[in-house]
Amino acid sequence: MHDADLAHERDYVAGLYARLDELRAEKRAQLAQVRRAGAVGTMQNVSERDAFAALYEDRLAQLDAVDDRLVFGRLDLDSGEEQYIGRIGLTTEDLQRLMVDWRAPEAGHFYQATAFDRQGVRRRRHLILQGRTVKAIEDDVLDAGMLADNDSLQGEGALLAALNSKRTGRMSDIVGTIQSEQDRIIRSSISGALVVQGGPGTGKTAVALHRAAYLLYTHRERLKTAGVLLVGPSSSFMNYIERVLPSLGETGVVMASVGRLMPGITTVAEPESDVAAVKGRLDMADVVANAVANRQRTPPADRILEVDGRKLVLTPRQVRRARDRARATGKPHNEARVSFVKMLLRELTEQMTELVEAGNIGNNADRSYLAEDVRSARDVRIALNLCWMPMTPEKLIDELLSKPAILEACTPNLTPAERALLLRPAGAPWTESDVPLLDEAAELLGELDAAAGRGLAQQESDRARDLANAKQTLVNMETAGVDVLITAEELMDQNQERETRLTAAERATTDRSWAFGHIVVDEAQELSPMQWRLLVRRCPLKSFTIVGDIAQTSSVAGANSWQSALAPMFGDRWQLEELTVNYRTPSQIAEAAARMATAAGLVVSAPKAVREGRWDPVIDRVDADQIVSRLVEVLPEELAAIEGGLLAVIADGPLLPAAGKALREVYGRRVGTGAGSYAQDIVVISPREAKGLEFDGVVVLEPTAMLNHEHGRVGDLYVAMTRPTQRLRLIAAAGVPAGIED
Ligand SMILES: Nc1ncnc2c1ncn2[C@@H]1O[C@H](COP(=O)(O)OP(=O)(O)OP(=O)(O)O)[C@@H](O)[C@H]1O
Repeated sequence: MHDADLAHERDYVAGLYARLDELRAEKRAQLAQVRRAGAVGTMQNVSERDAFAALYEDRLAQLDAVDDRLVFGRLDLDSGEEQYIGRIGLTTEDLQRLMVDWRAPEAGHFYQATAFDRQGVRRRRHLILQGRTVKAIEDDVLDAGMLADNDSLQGEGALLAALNSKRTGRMSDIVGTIQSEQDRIIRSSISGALVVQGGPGTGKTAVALHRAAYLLYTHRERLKTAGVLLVGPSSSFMNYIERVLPSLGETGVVMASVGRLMPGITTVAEPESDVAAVKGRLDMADVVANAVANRQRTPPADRILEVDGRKLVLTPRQVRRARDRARATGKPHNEARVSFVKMLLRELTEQMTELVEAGNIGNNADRSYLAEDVRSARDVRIALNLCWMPMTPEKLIDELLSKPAILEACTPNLTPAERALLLRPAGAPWTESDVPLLDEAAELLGELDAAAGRGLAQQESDRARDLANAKQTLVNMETAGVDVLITAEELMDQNQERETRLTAAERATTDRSWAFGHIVVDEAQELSPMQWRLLVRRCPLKSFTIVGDIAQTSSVAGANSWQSALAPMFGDRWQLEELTVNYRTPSQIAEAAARMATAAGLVVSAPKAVREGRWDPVIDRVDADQIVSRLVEVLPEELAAIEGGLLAVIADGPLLPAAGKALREVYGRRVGTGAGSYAQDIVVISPREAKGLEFDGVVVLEPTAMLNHEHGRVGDLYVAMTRPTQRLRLIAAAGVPAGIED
C-alpha cells in the first residue's frame, strides 16, 4: 500500500514539475518575443520594451527560484478534497488548482492541525523530495478512523531528517516542516509590535524570515510600496541568512545589519563595550541636540563687518532675534538657517543702504544691487557661518566626539569618566554605535540642500503620463504580435512596483528618511535604546516583529528585559509570544548550557530539546599553556565525529588569534577566521561573531574566561555552548564553570 501511495505521489509531483516547466517555457517565449519586437524597432521606445521584459523576467526568476523542494505537503480533508502545499501556487491552464502557496490561509492547516484540533484535516502528508523525485512520504493521521486502513504513519520523520542534516554554513528555509507554535507567529497580525522570545535554537531566525515572506504575500498591496526591512546583528549573520528569502520566492526585503542603517556610512564594531554602553543610552539624543544648538551661536560682542569699504555692525541682539525666529520655524538646523540668514541679510542691507544714502543725499538711484554686495561680502559670509554653521551629520558628530571643549559643553549630564569614554581622535572610523548618533544628527540637521519634495500635482501628472505610456505600450505590443493579457493599469502598477522594489532596496542605502511598512529585527536583545530610536524612525507605523532571547544578551548596551528595552519606544503596546522547543541542540548539550547559565545567575527560558544527541559534552582540563596544543591534538577526533560537517572553535581574547594561527599551520586554507569565513569547514570565531549561527561541532576554549571577562556576560558562554547541532567540547584551564563540572 505504501508503494502504491509513493507511486501516486511521484506521478502527481512529476505533473507539478511539468506544469512549472511549462510556465517557465511560456514566460521565456514571451520574453524572447518582447525582445525581438523591440529589436525591430516597433516599440515606442526602449524603456517600454524594458518594462515589459522586466515583467516577464520577474516571473521567470520567481519560477526558477522554487525548483528545489517545490512541493512538500498534502492535506486530505474531511470534504474528500486533496490539497498539495508548496512554495508557490500553481493551477492548470484552465485555472484548476494544482498546488496551494504555503502562505495562503488554507495552507495554515498544514502547519496547525493536530489530532485534538483537526481543523477539517484527516491526514497530513509530508513529501520528501530528492531532486524532482519523491523519495519518501510520511503521514500524520489525525482522524483515528483512517488508521485502520493505513500503515504508513511515520510521525516527525521529515522534521528529524531536516534537523540531522549537515550544516552548510548557510541557513536554509524550513517551509516544509514549520511547527504549529512557529506557524502561529509567522501568520499573526501585521499591526503593532510582536515580540518573539525564545531560547537558543527555537527557530527565532527561521520564524523571522518566514514571517517576512508571509507578510509580503498577504499584505502585498501595503508593503509593495513601502518594503520590509530585516535587521540583524552583524554582516556575517546577514551572509548566513541571505539565501533564505530568495528560496521562498521573495526578493523585496531589504536586509541590513545594525551598522549599515545610515546610508553612505560604513562601520566597524565598537571595540570597547563601555563606550557602546554610553553611546547607546537614550540621553545621547539630548547630547546630539545640544551639539546642534551649539552650532547656533551668538557673538559675545558687536562685530564689525567690512562691505565695499563701509563698516556694518552685527550685534549680539540682532543675532539672538534672528536665531529665535529661525528656531521658531521648527525646521531642522540646515533648513532653518535659510530664515536666519535671510533676516540678518535684510538688516545688514538696510544698514548698508542707509550708509550709502547718507553720502549721496538727494540721489534716489536704484540700490537693489546692495543686497547682493552684502550677501557676497567675505566678512558677512564668515560672520553668518560662525553664528549658524551649515553642518553635515558626519562633521557634527566627529567634532562632538573629538573636541573636548565641545564634548564638555554638550554633555552636562555625563560624568568626566563617561566623557573620557566618548572622546576619540578626529576622523576615527565610524563604529556601529555611532550610527544612531549620526542618524539623530541627520534628523535634527535636515538636508543641506533643502530642495522641496515633489508636490501632489506633480505626482498626479506623473501618474497620468505613466498611464498614457502604458496604454501606448500595449498598443505597440499588440501591433508587434505579442499576446497581451494585461491591462494598462496593471502594467503601470507592475512597473511602479518594480521601481519601488528596486528603490526600496536602493533607498535603504541612499535615503535615510525611507519609511518601511514593517521591520523585522533579529537578535533584538542586543539593541541599545538609541538603536531602537533609530529603528522606530524607520517605521513610524511601529509595525514590528522583534525576535530574540534576553538570556543571550552579550552587548553591555543591550537589554536585560523586553519591558525595559521596549517601554521607551512602544510603551506597553507590544505583544509577547514564546517559542519553547529547541530544534538545534541535542538535549544533553542544551541541558548542560542551561545548568551553567542558571548557576551563573542568568534567568534562561531553557527550551525543550527536540532530540537526543549521541554525545554528552566533552570537557578537557589542561594547564593554561596547553589550551591551544590540546585543541590541535583533539581536532581530528572532533572532525571525525561530525563526519565532514562544519566545526567552530569559539574563543575570546588572545586565545582567538592563537587558535587561528595554530590551526592554520595544520589545516591551511580549511581554516577561516572572522566574518565571512563560513564557507570553510573549520571556523575560529568569538562568541559575538557566533551569535545566531550554528555548526555541527563546537570547541569552546577557556569557558570561564567568557564568564569572567571584564565586560563579558554569561550570555557569551551560553551562546557559545548552544551553537552545536551534534557535539560540544570544552577545553578549560581556569576551572570548569559551575553547573557543568562533573
Ligand atoms: N520547524 C523547523 N523545521 C526544521 N528545522 C527547524 C525548524 N525550526 C527551527 N529549525 C532549525 O533549527 C535551527 C535553529 O533555528 P534558528 O537559528 O532560527 O534558531 P534561533 O532561535 O534563532 O537560535 P539562536 O537564538 O540560538 O540563534 C536551524 O537550523 C533551523 O533551520
